[in-house]
Amino acid sequence: MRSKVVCNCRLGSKCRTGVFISVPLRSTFCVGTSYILAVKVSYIVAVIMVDYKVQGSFAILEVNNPPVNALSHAVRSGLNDGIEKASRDRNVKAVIVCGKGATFPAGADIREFSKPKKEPWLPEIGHKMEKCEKPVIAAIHGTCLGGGLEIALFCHYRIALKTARVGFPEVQLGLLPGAAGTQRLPRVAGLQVAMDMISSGRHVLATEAKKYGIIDELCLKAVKASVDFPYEKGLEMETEFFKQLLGSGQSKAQQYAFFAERTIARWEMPNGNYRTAVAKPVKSTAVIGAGTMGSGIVVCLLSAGIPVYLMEQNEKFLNNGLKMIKSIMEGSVKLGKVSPEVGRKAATLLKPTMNYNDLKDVDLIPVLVKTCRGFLANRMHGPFGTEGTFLVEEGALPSQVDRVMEDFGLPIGPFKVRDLSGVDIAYKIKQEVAKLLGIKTTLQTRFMNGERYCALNDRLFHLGRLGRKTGKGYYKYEKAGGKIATEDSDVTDIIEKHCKELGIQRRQISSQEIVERMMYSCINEGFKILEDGIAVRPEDIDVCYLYGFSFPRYLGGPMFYANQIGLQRVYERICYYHENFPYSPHWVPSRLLRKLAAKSVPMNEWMAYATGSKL
Ligand SMILES: CCCCCCC[C@H](O)CC(=O)SCCNC(=O)CCNC(=O)[C@H](O)C(C)(C)COP(=O)([O-])OP(=O)([O-])OC[C@H]1O[C@@H](n2cnc3c(N)ncnc32)[C@H](O)[C@@H]1OP(=O)([O-])[O-]
Ligand SMILES: NC(=O)c1ccc[n+]([C@@H]2O[C@H](COP(=O)([O-])OP(=O)(O)OC[C@H]3O[C@@H](n4cnc5c(N)ncnc54)[C@H](O)[C@@H]3O)[C@@H](O)[C@H]2O)c1
Repeated sequence: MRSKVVCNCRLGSKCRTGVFISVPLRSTFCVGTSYILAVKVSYIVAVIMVDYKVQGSFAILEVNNPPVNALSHAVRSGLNDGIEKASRDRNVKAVIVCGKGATFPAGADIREFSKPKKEPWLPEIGHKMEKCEKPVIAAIHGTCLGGGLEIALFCHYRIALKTARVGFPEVQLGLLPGAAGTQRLPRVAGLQVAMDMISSGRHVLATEAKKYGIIDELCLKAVKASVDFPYEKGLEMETEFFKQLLGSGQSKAQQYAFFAERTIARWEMPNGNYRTAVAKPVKSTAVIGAGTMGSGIVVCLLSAGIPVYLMEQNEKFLNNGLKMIKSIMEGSVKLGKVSPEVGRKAATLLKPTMNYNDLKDVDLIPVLVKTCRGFLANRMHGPFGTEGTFLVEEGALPSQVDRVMEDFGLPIGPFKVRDLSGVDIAYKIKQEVAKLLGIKTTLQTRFMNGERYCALNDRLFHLGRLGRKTGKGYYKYEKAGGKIATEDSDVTDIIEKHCKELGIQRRQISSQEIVERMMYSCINEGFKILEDGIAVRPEDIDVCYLYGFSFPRYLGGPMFYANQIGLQRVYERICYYHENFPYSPHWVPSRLLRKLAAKSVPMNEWMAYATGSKL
């Protein structure tokens, strides 16, 4: 099954070895150059990702698995074979372990965590290195992380470039170091440093690491004593904990989040993608609309030294916008975000106008005028906020909803957020919608345009309870502008009065109902967003949530969370709430979700169903 292939070795088309091997994992390579990575065994090709070289009396084990030299099975096999070979070779007096290209190994290959485990294991290789009678030296550059640092800790010596970074980022993947890191780092760097590095996952500069003794170019750090247990027992426990964590949903979500962040960088649009896109120079711009968004974008452009025409419909709005821009710019200078010089220059770069002719030659025009329903995060968060208010109208208290959602993992509950952003903002958005529909709402309004409406927020607004800024909103605060939220019995009275006036029978609401109604309503909207082609992949939505709303990383994001719960279950509950709340259009089940739930489609194939290519 050997096909004619193009060689990918360093020599490219000049390669004359004439022997090509198809390497399933890493494209194609020729036999016969220093780059040779493949050895043919029948149809199966073993990939060698550690180059073994002897220079003088040194054996060099150079890991060659770009881009980050992750410790895949092939790398582990290469290190294992390399250390055995170097031990046997009488000409070799010392062994150097290093990484080719940008970095020393940056850790285990995370993609292999979901596959069947294959020997040799990292600790086994590490122990071989440690037991090697010849000195084994880790030569570190780039990012020496996770399993990479564990390998370095097994070496007898560690030397590093000043720019190198070391760390145990496993915690960000819901794991702990699993190849003796928890046992060896405390012995080398002390308990406190080890605890800090393992629990924070932070990358430490080599110069700092040297102080801790992690990088040690002088002597063998053979610390035999252990803190609580003998080394072997400690290692056994570490392996057990690592395996437990690896199988946990939390770690799966964090691994998913790691790859989702990288997947979204590979964007595709109908007219191009991340590879084909070429940045065009932007020398002049115009922003239409000097409201909240427009002013913010003007400030970004001015801070980058780009001239901007600011276009508004009348002088009053134009002046308001100019005032806002001036104030944001001054604030940025004060906070040191932009230099005073950039701040001064900004005034000369900004050209207010009400004449469209001025815009005819500019390179870029962001239009920020009419209110839209939100693109992605705001659109999905709409049902989330609405359900929160409905739950309170039906029997929950704002503090109960907040507590349940904070226990779920959100950094701050939805009503605390509303107090933070301002009760008046939520009120004004509703009023704008009502105005567009030609409807006047009152405190008794229960339906707007055939949809359920809750006037509870309006009540708080009319009572001047605008949130933190007035010292009271859904909570009370120590002062206007205060930050410490405490429950307020007045709010309970307002809610009860509201329900009484409207004849609403309040009931006990369970935590499960709160989580389901808040999360499933926004997940349903998420599937509609995929269906509409607003987001290209579920990862786009999840990363928006991780960064935009500090959604807990250990749940991956709302779409991954739905996948973990099971789409069939999520779909059934959405149908249930749709039946019970027929006047809330956000419960109309997404067609895409229905299709996916019926077929149990894996997450990486969802979009094929959204685009119809799998139907
Ligand atoms: C008996 C039990 C034994 C258990 C042994 C356990 C061992 C150990 O304790 C566990 C670990 O090491 S856990 C691991 C601990 N280590 C970590 O968590 C380190 C994670 N990595 C990082 O933090 C960053 O990648 C760097 C800072 C290394 C480089 O940043 P940068 O220069 O901005 O580059 P970039 O854009 O970020 O990545 C480039 C490409 O490489 C890909 N890729 C990267 N790492 C990968 C990996 N480990 N794997 C696979 N792939 C990995 C990445 O997806 C991307 O691919 P794409 O297809 O092009 O999208
Ligand atoms: N504010 C947010 O947090 C946010 C977030 C995401 C998206 N958006 C979207 O950004 C857009 C702008 O939002 P905003 O909050 O800045 O609104 P805004 O109401 O604060 O500002 C809009 C401005 O556009 C001006 N305008 C209207 N028609 C115009 C015209 N024909 N020519 C010139 N100017 C005109 C108005 O006078 C007003 O000053 C909307 O589509 C909104 O949905 C806003």
